[in-house]
Amino acid sequence: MKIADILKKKMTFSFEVFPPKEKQPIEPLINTLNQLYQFQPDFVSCTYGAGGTNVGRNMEICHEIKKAGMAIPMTHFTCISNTREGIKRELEEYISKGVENVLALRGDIPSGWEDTRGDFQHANQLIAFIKENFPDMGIAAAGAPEKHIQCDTFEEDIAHIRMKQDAGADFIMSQLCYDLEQFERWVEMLRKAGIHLPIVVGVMPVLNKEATLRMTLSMNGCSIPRELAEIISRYYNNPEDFKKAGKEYTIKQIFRYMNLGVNGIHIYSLNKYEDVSEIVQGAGWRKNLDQKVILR
Ligand SMILES: NC(=O)C1=CN([C@@H]2O[C@H](COP(=O)(O)OP(=O)(O)OC[C@H]3O[C@@H](n4cnc5c(N)ncnc54)[C@H](O)[C@@H]3O)[C@@H](O)[C@H]2O)C=CC1
Ligand SMILES: Nc1nc(=O)c2c([nH]1)NC[C@@H]1CN(c3ccc(C(=O)N[C@@H](CCC(=O)O)C(=O)O)cc3)CN21
Repeated sequence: MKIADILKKKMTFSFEVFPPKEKQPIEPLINTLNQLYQFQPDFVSCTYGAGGTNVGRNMEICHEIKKAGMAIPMTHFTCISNTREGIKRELEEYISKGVENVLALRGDIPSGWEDTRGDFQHANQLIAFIKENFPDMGIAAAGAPEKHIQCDTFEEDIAHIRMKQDAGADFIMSQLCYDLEQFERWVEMLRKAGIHLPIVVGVMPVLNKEATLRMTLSMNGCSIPRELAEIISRYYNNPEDFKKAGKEYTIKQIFRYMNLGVNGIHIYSLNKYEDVSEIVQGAGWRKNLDQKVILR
């Protein structure tokens, strides 16, 4: 089933995981997934991990999600190092394993590289290619509410999102954004640019100072509103209290996004169960169904 078909009916609720590093066992992630299924996510996406590492295990994880039968899997797929032939082959394999939804990205260019070193340089080209060769696949496209860090103006970046819509994307998966006023302005700009696609917002739980700073300031040029800045300063040297305040902040952010009427909430689970579970229940999104691990 295409995720876009669910979005036509309701606000979706989903998780994102990343594959374990090479040589690390897969079991802890499978265990986390089994726990997360209790919250009945509409879909679970699997990224390659920040920086495009551990690509190989992505298919394995998506297949596991499919086999568990508790949520629709969505794979992340980038242009990095990928040729047309390779993309075709891989997507055929995903489809044969029952993975029918893809977040089509350019992806992060590894440091020192000039370009993607693949046949496509931009996500809209990848989207058009998927649409042409796999018309039944559901396609999500990324969008950055604070604009992509490599783009100088909102006008230009939004024009590129429009190209992704025109190429056949069915919905937008947003980059994390802690600044909700900016998010609202961005949605307004998208609609003015004729972009009508549903928008699922990416929410990165604030659990760890280093990871928060890396994803915002170091990687993506995402701003830190005062409320979050205060948590960072106040608990700079106290990871435990940082996590406690960060969880409360994340719950508030989910409420705020729900009140904005976004089409879906997509939580980067960071492969953690307990903290994410507290956040999901704190946000009232789902009750813990009080089942011990139910699956398989
Ligand atoms: N959940 C997730 O994994 C999400 C990840 N992201 C991340 O966001 C980043 C950007 O998204 P992508 O789809 O990978 O990139 P993209 O291809 O849309 O954009 C990358 C850069 O190229 C520019 N650009 C796009 N199309 C262009 C074109 N046709 N001609 C010239 N310039 C063009 C954009 O303005 C931007 O500066 C990635 O690093 C991705 O990993 C973003 C949202 C969600
Ligand atoms: N530029 C960019 N690249 C991405 O790959 C990406 C985004 N943005 N934004 C949306 C999601 C969020 N992603 C994330 C977010 C956080 C971690 C993270 O905190 N990872 C931990 C553990 C890494 C590990 O164990 O491998 C970390 O400490 O970095 C990873 C991927 C991947 N996605």
